[in-house]
Amino acid sequence: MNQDELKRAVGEAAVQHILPRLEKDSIIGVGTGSTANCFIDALAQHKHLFEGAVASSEASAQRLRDHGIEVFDLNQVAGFDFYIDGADEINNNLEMIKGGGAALTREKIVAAVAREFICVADESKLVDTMGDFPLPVEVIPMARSYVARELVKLGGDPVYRTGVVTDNGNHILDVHNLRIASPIELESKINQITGVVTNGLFALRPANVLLLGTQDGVKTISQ
Ligand SMILES: O=C[C@H](O)[C@H](O)[C@H](O)COP(=O)(O)O
Repeated sequence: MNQDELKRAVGEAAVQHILPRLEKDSIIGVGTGSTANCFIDALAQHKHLFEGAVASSEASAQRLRDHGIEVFDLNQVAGFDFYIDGADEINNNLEMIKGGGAALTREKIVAAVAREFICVADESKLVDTMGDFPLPVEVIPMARSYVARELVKLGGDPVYRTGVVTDNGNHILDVHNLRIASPIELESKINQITGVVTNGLFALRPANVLLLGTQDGVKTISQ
């Protein structure tokens, strides 16, 4: 199977994972990116079984609506069981780097509300140590250069993602050359830099379940 087929397989597996626990009034937290899109497309066939979704980006909200799935504002919703999203890297503790599509802040917010985070990824995303994928950091525009200098002090090489404005109106710095030995510590440290909205490490709130697309089928890895 090629990478697109693996993504479709995990998207379908995520639907099968949540299907038995869906109720008429269920709201589903939905992530962003090409793998999350496969989940959205697979979910659409079952839209009569649940109430609607909360999306982590304008792009996902539009895709959900295009399928006729109602999208709720997060402030309208008290809580929900599942958040399904992809990752740019994930390790064996189910800690992740996310934000390759610049949606990291809303993803972190929606994930925080969900009781279970189900990560959907093809096997190329599983790593022993994170950091080969440049770590995205969302910054308030006027703080960009200051934050970049602080990130250099932490040992990284930040690169401004030119031309990208997040759904929140902010900028992204991609931090290269980090070897992330202590993800929880680094996540906290970067978030303490004034001007940082959040960074793409999901270690304080890792996934609960990883559905990993491999050539031997979809493997389920739980914490
Ligand atoms: O901002 C984007 C998200 O964090 C995505 O979940 C991540 O980049 C993975 O995307 P994809 O499934 O397209 O590889």
